[in-house]
Amino acid sequence: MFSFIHTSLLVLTGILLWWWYSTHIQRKKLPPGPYPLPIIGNLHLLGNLPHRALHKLSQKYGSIMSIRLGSVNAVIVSSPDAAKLFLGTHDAMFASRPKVQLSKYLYHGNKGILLSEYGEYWRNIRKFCIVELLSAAKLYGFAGMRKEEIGLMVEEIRVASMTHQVVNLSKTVGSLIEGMTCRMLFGRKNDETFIFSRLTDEFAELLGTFNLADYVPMLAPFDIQGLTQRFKSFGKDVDEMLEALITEHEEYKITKVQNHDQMNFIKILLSVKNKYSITHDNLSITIDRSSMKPILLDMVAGIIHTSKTSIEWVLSALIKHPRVMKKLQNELAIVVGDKRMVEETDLAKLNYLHMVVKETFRLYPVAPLLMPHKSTDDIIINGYDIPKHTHVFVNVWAFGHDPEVWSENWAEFLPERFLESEIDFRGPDFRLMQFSTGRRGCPAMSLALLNIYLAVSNLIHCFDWVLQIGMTPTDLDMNEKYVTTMAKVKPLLVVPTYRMGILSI
Ligand code: HEM
Repeated sequence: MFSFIHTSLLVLTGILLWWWYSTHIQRKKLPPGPYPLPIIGNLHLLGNLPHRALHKLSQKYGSIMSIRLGSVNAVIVSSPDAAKLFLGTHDAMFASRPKVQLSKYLYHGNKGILLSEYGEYWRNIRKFCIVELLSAAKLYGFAGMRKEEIGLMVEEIRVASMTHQVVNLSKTVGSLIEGMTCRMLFGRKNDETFIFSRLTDEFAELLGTFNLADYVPMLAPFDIQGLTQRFKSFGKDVDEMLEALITEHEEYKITKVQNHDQMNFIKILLSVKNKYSITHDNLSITIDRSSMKPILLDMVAGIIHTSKTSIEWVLSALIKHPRVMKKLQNELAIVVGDKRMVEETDLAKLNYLHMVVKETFRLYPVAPLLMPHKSTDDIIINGYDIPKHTHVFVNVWAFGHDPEVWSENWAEFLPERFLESEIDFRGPDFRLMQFSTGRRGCPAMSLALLNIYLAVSNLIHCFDWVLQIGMTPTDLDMNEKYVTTMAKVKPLLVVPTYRMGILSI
């Protein structure tokens, strides 16, 4: 009995000492922020929609705010000026990523880009992907495939429109992105014999689950959320799928069976396997089996939910604002005419479409807190101490909802605010940071925008859309949930009318 009380007192004293140390000594010169509790810090303040909760806190504590997530020091950046300091002026200092448990089981010990720490390996593998997989020339090679998949989607909706069916546009757009991804990455169709869709849903769920063990490491051995077990079993399933696909491609080379698209990422990766290519002969790594799989997985993680969710938000915003929809349809009629679908070569001329997408990203950013960055050394910013290994979250959702950044009409959906404006996704200012910027900025922005422009423009050009009977545009629910990305709570259910005379498919 004595020893139980003794042990409990010791543990309690330890916790109180740690708490006192972390709140009084460590926080001395940190940016202002809410008072942390023992063990959990400020985790209890995040709620289900952390971007909103953090925005509210930042209105009290400022645009550079300190919070404690379990045992981790974190800084929340909530204004474009502050973002410029962290991801512009001091970008190199904040170019690393926090270590997370998921990466250990899924990424062959951190061999991808997305979750890798800053260093030579990450730099080289990122450069490799930009040159070999994501360059304009490589992406152009998939134009035919994109056209085919968009055509199939339009035809499917046209058939549904003949009987005035309600279309679940969220699902349709999800299938389009998954279909295009499968063909670009693996050279195969995403049919029912393939487990890709099931795995991507699970992947999104695992990426989006808040893993307590990442922030309170003492809990890791107990696996109280059952996540370690799930990471292991999911890692095994993904590995088996990718292994089979790569082997299939190796055998295809031998048998010359024509059952794959002409070009795909696996083929490209196999063509440079175990050798340096001319474009990156200073590369200090060699692409092998254990790096191919994390690269492919990064592409899946990057594409699937971000692109699908972005398209869903743009279409919802258009349906909610018939004036904007009409104006966009007029632009498409002038640029494209009424006899054919929108082609990739039309996209550069569709200025209003670009403005609509920017305005949607401002109000509904799919990655409202970007991805966490981690500092690699101690640094002083704006007079505040930012200790080594601090996690940095940039709340771009807060930028988009700030009257000081967008004036008093910030709540209005008004694409015209970008007319004659220099504001763009990668600067020169930091107001629209959907794809982030600097060393860790999204390496596939061009591909992402291409897919979004192509899908949205064709869906708006080929169809008129109304909500289900009894609903007006003002009834459309625009509430969000935060999973891996900021997604709509309710799927977009709409009735299409084929705009006769437009298509010749
Ligand atoms: C609407 C679509 C997309 C959005 C909004 C988006 C946004 C982002 C953001 C916010 C980051 C983190 C930046 C940071 O840490 O500062 C990121 C990183 C990344 N994205 Fe994207 N992305 C999109 C599409 C894609 C696509 C299509 C791919 C791949 C084909 C992709 C691949 C990646 C990769 C590999 C990284 C990690 C970069 C690194 O850590 O060095 N993303 N993206």
